[in-house]
Amino acid sequence: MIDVHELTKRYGGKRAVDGLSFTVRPGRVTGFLGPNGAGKSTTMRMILGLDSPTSGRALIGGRPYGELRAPLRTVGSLLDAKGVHGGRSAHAHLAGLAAATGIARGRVDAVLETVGLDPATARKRAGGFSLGMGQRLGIAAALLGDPEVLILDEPVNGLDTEGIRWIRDLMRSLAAQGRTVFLSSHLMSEMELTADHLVVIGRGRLLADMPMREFIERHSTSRTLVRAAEERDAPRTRAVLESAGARVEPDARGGWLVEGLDAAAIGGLALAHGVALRELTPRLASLEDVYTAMAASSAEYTSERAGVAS
Ligand SMILES: Nc1ncnc2c1ncn2[C@@H]1O[C@H](COP(=O)(O)OP(=O)(O)OP(=O)(O)O)[C@@H](O)[C@H]1O
Repeated sequence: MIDVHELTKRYGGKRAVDGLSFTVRPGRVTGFLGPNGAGKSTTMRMILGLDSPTSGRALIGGRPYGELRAPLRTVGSLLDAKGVHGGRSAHAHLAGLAAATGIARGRVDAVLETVGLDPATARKRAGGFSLGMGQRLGIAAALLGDPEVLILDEPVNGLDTEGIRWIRDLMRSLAAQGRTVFLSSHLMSEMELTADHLVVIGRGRLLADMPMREFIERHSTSRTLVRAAEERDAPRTRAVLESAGARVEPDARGGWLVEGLDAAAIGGLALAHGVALRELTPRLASLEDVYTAMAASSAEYTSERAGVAS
């Protein structure tokens, strides 16, 4: 379990993290989302004792990182996959880490197998690794101490579809073993498939801390796809719905996208006006839609976008 309480980090006059409080619980994958510069990496660094908070605290299993008796056996992390010494082999890197931290040498082969680095590859210089292999090695290092807690900053960054699917399955299986899994990502569609729970921040502040499904339901404008059974009834369907106060737009694939009335109300109106319907499908926004809308309302995100455009 990770506990972040009123965590604040100031750089000069700027608050990179601003009074942030949330809990990351075991047994599920918690996604950490926020636009660029929102403070995700700074928060993770403070949880891992790599940066000290200006105020507030971050605890892992009830203790600050610096007070953990066996840090690598309690928490594994991946912050920068390029942090591996390029001249050493993956095997030597992990063996060195195990020796330095009192972890049994047998764990090296176990984690190499978990991350799918075969023995021949593991003996090659890590400097020649592809991004995906480097990422696997970083995750192997995080898993070396068989930790209860995993903290991964952008683990799928730059990976191909197969690599992304592999990380997703691994994260879900680690959570299913009862571990605490906390990962940040910019790939919203990926997070939607991987995370059970979301912590969303913007400009260092908490925007949401809730189950993935609830986040999407709560923040999506509910729309319903409506198709009349007979094409000639389409204009009348629109008129009936608009006169009941709904906003109606044509859907790209035919029919009407209706906002402001739920499916039951739309069905009732159609029945009352003698319009037979062929389709009445509630449409949930994807996490990507919801997140983009939230991110757009963050001033920092907006100004960055403006900067790119100018
Ligand atoms: N060492 C530092 N000195 C000064 N400012 C910093 C430092 N580290 C981070 N910041 C600033 O703090 C803010 C939060 O940065 P952080 O890297 O935590 O965001 P992030 O959400 O991880 O974004 P990204 O996904 O782009 O890495 C940014 O405005 C950044 O410029």
